Amino acid sequence: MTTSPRSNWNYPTAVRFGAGRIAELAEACKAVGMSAPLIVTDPFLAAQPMTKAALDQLTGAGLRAAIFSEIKPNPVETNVYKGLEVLRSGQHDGVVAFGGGSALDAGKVIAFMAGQTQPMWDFEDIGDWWTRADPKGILPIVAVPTTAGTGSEVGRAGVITQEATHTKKVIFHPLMMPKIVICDPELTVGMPPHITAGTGLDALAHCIEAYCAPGYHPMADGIAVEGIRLVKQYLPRAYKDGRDIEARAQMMSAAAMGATAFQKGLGAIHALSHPTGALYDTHHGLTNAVFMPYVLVYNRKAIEERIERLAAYIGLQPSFQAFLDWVLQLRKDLGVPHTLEGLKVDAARFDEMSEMAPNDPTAGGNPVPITKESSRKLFEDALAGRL
Ligand SMILES: NC(=O)c1ccc[n+]([C@@H]2O[C@H](COP(=O)([O-])OP(=O)(O)OC[C@H]3O[C@@H](n4cnc5c(N)ncnc54)[C@H](O)[C@@H]3O)[C@@H](O)[C@H]2O)c1
Ligand SMILES: [Fe+2]
Repeated sequence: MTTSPRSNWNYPTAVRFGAGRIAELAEACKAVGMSAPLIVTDPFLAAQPMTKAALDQLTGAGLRAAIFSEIKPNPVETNVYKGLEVLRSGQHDGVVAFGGGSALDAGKVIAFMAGQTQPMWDFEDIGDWWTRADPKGILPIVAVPTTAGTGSEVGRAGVITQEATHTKKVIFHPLMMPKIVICDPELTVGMPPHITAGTGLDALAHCIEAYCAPGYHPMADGIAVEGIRLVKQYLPRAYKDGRDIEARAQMMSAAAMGATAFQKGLGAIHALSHPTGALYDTHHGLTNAVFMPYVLVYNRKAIEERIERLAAYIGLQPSFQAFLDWVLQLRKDLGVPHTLEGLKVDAARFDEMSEMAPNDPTAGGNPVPITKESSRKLFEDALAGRL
């Protein structure tokens, strides 16, 4: 019999890791000074017993807690502004961001915006605009992931779609980092296989892109390669048997590791995926998974040597081709479509998407620069299945 690992982490924030640790939620909220937390989640999760149990735990501990659940997948600005209204009118003094990346991101941005007087878009992650935020206006956040992919629980940003431009924008502030994270793998066992696959492959995309991003950050590189090894060993297990708590736990680690590593940078997988998700509302991780091999091939010259070392570390032949073959096989085993057609994306909006991709904030991390022309070629390859 295998056991689920359990430990305390303090990098990059305090992570309480292990099965059953959701029992510490009320104490965690009190520890960061909350007396009236607002649980921010999505409508599906709001109806699940685990969310009701979390609310009961908070109110049972004497906290004046409530739930706000009007968050859609790929959250939009109106979700954030509605949540802010609820937060302010209920006089909440902290946020429990509870769910997948969508609820975590929206919850974090709501807590961040609580005391700001400027519009949210003033804090987009471009240059140092975030320094204009009032740090005293940021409420404490406790993050509780229920998927294992985005790693938003250990990140300082929230991805929100601007409805007017159909663009995914990154809202950033160092103090948007949750003060305490509860990583309880038992909360992820209900994910159906396709969400397990999509979110797990998002974690893989974060690790691969961080590892391949140019720049010196050996700590991020080390975290990324071990994250990739965990995905290789445990994602197929979590996909096959959602109740395999050890595999679920290891995937939660891989997710947090991916987001820790991508402080080094992301790349074209995300730069192509963001416009696709913003225009077609496709699942973020699944979309990344579709683009992954096409971008690896596009970057091949710049990353070949690094990928050989990575391949050896994760137990493959030390060659780019062996790594690419593994990615292709893993996608296939997890039911990921090989082309954009499988995401119901056609060429109709390629002009717009090719304009947007090189301007995405993640594009700069790609080891080979991407342009409007090369983005278009990548979109066309991903539609035709041309590697
Ligand atoms: N902040 C970051 O650094 C960062 C990084 C990557 C992605 N993102 C963003 O995160 C979002 C994607 O997040 P996600 O992939 O976690 O998906 P998600 O939060 O959109 O959730 C996907 C679906 O899974 C359901 N779900 C969540 N937990 C479940 C559980 N335990 N059991 C059953 N169903 C469950 C949700 O209700 C939803 O229907 C995107 O908006 C993406 O842009 C943010
Ligand atoms: Fe991602």
